[in-house]
Amino acid sequence: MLLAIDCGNTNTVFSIWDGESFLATWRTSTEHQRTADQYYVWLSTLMKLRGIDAEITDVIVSSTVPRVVFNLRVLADRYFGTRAMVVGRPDCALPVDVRVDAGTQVGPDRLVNTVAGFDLYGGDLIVVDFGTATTFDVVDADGAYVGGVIAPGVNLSLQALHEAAAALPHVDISRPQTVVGTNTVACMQSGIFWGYVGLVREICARIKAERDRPMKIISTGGLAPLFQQTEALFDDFKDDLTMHGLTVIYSHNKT
Ligand SMILES: Nc1ncnc2c1ncn2[C@@H]1O[C@H](COP(=O)(O)OP(=O)(O)O)[C@@H](O)[C@H]1O
Ligand SMILES: CC(C)(COP(=O)(O)O)[C@@H](O)C(=O)NCCC(=O)O
Ligand SMILES: [K+]
Repeated sequence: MLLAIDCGNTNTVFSIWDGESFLATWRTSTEHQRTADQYYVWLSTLMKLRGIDAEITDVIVSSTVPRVVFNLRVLADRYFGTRAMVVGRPDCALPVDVRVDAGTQVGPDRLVNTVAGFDLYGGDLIVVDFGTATTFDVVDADGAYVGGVIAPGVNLSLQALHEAAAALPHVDISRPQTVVGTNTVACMQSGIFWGYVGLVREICARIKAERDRPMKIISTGGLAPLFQQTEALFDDFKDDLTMHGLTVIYSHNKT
């Protein structure tokens, strides 16, 4: 059984895959101080609670935070007796090309999203991932990652307003009823929500114009549904896109 770990700058997601479907998925905050022993106590407790007594034989990791990889490798070694595959390392092959400037270290999450998008939808895609940062990954007709866009994340933008301006409170994102806010919170939500709708529309339109061909737009990440439900910005939304990509890369390296 495979343990797939997707470590973002905010959250780390663990999923158990039996070769056909995910048996369970758990989320914890990303903290580079967490040791292998701490991960194991947490994980084995949750597995017991869910009645999963599957033996984990393989581990694959994608991490946008280089420092956590060490402890995740120790977790795989010590508790599952296996060497973790780590996306982005030379010994973890990708089923697609990466065509970017020499020396660029593309975020492994973006490579995984590219692989997942190509596997599920074919080529000529824009994958939009609403994480700590909002990333746009451009997938060529043959599935290659050919670059993209990095914008500040939705919550990061709200947090930045709060931290930089004494009179602006901490606010959660939601879709405001009107564009013109009549109180501080509504004004902030409007700026971020409608600003983001415009950002996504403009960037996708410009990518399509630059590449001069039809492209599907696929979204993932916790906040994608908020924009999809009301504004129909995307052709499809896939909650577990990154996890799916990890299973594809795992299978590619196993055979
Ligand atoms: N369903 C959700 N509703 C609201 N906020 C969410 C949801 N899922 C994630 N978030 C928030 O979105 C931001 C990005 O989260 P996540 O996608 O886990 O980021 P990363 O992959 O970079 O760790 C965080 O601020 C997180 O708290
Ligand atoms: C852009 C990112 C910070 C997004 O990370 P996330 O929001 O998923 O935590 C990450 O993919 C990254 O660190 N990328 C490296 C630079 C690049 O992809 O070009
Ligand atoms: K991510």
